[in-house]
Amino acid sequence: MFRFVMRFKTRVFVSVGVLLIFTTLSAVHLLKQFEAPEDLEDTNLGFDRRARFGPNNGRANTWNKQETYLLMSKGQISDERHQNDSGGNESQILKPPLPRPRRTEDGSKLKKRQPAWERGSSSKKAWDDQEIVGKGHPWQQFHLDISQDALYSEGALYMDDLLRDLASVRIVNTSMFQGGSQVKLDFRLADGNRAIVKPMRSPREFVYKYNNDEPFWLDQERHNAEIAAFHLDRLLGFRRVPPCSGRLINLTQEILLKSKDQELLNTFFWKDGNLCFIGKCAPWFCNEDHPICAQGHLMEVSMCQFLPSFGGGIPIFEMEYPWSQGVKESQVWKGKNICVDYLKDPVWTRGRFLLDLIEQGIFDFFIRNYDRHHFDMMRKYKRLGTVLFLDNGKGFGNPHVDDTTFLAPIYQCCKVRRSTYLHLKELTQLRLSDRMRSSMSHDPIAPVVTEDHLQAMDRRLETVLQTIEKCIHVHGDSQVLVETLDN
Ligand SMILES: Nc1ncnc2c1ncn2[C@@H]1O[C@H](COP(=O)(O)OP(=O)(O)OP(=O)(O)O)[C@@H](O)[C@H]1O
Ligand SMILES: [Mn+2]
Repeated sequence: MFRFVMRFKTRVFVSVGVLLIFTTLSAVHLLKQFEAPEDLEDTNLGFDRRARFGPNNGRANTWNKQETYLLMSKGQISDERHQNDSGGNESQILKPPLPRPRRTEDGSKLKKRQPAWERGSSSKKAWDDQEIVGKGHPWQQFHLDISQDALYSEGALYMDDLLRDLASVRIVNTSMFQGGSQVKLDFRLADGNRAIVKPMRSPREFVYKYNNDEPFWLDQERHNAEIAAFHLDRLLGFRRVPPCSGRLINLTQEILLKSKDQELLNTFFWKDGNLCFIGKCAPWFCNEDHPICAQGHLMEVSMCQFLPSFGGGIPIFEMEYPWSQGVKESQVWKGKNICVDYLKDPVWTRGRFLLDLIEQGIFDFFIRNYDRHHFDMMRKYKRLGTVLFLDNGKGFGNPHVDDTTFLAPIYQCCKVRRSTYLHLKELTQLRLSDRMRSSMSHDPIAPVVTEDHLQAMDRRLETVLQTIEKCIHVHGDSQVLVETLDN
């Protein structure tokens, strides 16, 4: 009897104990949902949650082409980014101010949220192996010259040498560059330098229209756009695009016979006497319908300077760009002035990046870049560094049509750096098209863009200035032309 009572008591204790543990866990779980985030800015700005460099990058095996096209035409996915967005089709900006419980990609809950500039910093060993170990080479001087305010200093003396080296130093190894949706190669040069390489895919004269037949997500990147973007950015005085040079490579000698990347080599084939490859990237770009072909053995490529990681990990972090031209994202800002709220919010007005984003809008209007869904900043400087203009391959597609909606950050915020406005005005004195032509004239693949694109630069400069001046007319010079948004 005594034993029976004891067993009964133990069972009651155990049951009550288990019940208590469950109740506590549920309470903690509920409380956590409303817990304030460590990095408030992070939440409000809609920092990107996708692991862009995750192992899913090559998902060609599971791809069903028709399915992808069907989904895209229905607007369910518009490109790789949208397909991966964890938030479904709503914009991050529209999300309620209360933080949601965060989850990892496999659905389990994250313990502690790191700021965006720390996330993923140690996830890619490959980013660590080109660090500054001297200052003899132009690329090393470039790495040392990177600052919080710009990728390189005004009038950097090593720049011509750096561009020349990118175009001529012997290539010692090549492989696929993982990350992003389109084909990119990773070149190692004999001087220790490293470049991100985009191959030529269509002739300079090809005009991508951006209509129902030529939707923005199917636009293949242009190697020459990366080069022209570097020169334009330098002339506009931003210095936020990494140096890029053109180069003519021998695909057989410099990749087929040199690369150790078997996955890449497996995609090589000959077509009509030209050496071609497919590469590994998003399945709607890397397939038999989109071969990348040399002329015989020769192929034009863009060689863009790799950024240093400054001590390990991916050198940059990215955040969602509020004025993205994505089909769904643009619905948010095309119908309403989203900047009114940003200008009242210290999270947005603190520091430099809202003014940088306004300049990014100007830059993307010039190059007509529909691919700016995110913006990049250097991990080293956290929120204090300049916004970078990386990935300009979809720019310079159509020189005949100007899309003023790229200027939404200007006409919605009606703020622009005074120094930028004055610099743009100065550029009208000596024609921007002439400066661009002359700046790019030494490139090995000059003429880098067609005359129509150069003429578009002059026309678009006028439109940018008119847009700023309209703001000045309404709000007054001192309200519009500012150097900082902090009060
Ligand atoms: N010069 C650089 N140095 C270091 N990393 C870079 C550089 N340029 C780009 N990256 C990184 O590589 C990623 C992929 O490059 P990029 O955006 O040009 O590729 P993409 O295929 O055009 O991408 P997407 O599909 O997003 O348009 C960038 O998001 C950035 O993180
Ligand atoms: Mn791109």
